[in-house]
Amino acid sequence: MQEDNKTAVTVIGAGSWGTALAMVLADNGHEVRLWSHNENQVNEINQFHTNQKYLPEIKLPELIVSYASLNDALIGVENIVLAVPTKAIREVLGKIRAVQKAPLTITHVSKGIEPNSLLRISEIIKEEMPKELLKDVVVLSGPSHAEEVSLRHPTTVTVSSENMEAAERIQDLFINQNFRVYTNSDVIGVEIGGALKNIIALAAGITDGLGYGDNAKAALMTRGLAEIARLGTKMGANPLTFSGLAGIGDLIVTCTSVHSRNWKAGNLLGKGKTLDEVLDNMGMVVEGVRTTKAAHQLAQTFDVQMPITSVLYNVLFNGKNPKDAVDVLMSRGRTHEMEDLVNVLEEKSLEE
Ligand SMILES: NC(=O)C1=CN([C@@H]2O[C@H](COP(=O)(O)OP(=O)(O)OC[C@H]3O[C@@H](n4cnc5c(N)ncnc54)[C@H](OP(=O)(O)O)[C@@H]3O)[C@@H](O)[C@H]2O)C=CC1
Ligand SMILES: O=C(CO)COP(=O)(O)O
Repeated sequence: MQEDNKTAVTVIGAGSWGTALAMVLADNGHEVRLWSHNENQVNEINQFHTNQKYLPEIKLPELIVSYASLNDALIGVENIVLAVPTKAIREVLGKIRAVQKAPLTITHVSKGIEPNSLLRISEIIKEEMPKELLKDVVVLSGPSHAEEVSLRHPTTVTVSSENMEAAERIQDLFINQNFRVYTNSDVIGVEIGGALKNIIALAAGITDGLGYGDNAKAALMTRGLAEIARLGTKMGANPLTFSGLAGIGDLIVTCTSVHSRNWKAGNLLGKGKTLDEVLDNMGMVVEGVRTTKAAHQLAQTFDVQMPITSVLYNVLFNGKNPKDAVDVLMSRGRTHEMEDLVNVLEEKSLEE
């Protein structure tokens, strides 16, 4: 145990986000153990204090020590930050389960939904971790590109948990002058907002790639948020969460930033590349692709209209031409802007 409120925190995954969050924790004086499954990367971080593949040009604080052994990285630690892509979450939790002996607070920062099971990440964590190894689950989300966090540019995020005392502990762990952390008690809304904005960012990249302008992008962002809110509210989220950091905040940053991998992938699709060509050249995770599959399934399960998700699904998985997909959206039958969400809210209040 260390002095005051300083503690040891293990960050699992030394990609761009895990590394940037490790920097925030180190700036706050915590002992940061950054676990990677890549031994060369571990050596690079410990020897040169750099992570050239994911955050080139950034000097890492020396309080960050990288580990190749998960067992060593977890000894005596109560808090871990899970920062791997959604599709790696179960595998990594299996490895943690195999070596861990005491209960952990797991803060996850991944923005995805698992296709087929349709589980959110906090639900996967609860499924994979035995009760005796799991103290609390927290999600940290919001408009936060790793590239800017690593430059210590002002950033705001939100943390959410079923146990608000745990959310507040994680808020205290991360908050500093450059990285402002809010709390929100709506875990479903925070997870759904963070995951589904990647679908809309892919679509926004496509319209930019097609050479359409700001009107098209604003339309996608606004109508995209409407369908995210419709689904999220039906799944049990608080509709207000979608006007917060994990909703509109993250949607804005991902649809408009040069850093967004989802926007970049969409942009290349709009310019005529195939999905395989795009993903082969990205080198980092593009969560929106799998999340589109999951959201398409969720829309059917919850009987919610999600026209943007539906046409994007056809572009990604059924070879639909992106320009034709935009035409499909523009030639839909007339509708009221707010009616669907109002109907969902009315249905919910009748159920209560
Ligand atoms: N980058 C960002 O700005 C932000 C990202 N996020 C979210 O954080 C999550 C992680 O993203 P990000 O860091 O950007 O992704 P990156 O692609 O930058 O890095 C992913 C990291 O996870 C590692 N990894 C992948 N699969 C496994 C596995 N099976 N076992 C162990 N390690 C694995 C990768 O290792 P290797 O190098 O060997 O592939 C790499 O270190 C995503 O859900 C993303 O949406 C959220 C907010 C901001
Ligand atoms: O979630 C992010 C910013 O908040 C990162 O988005 P990308 O994965 O599209 O880069």
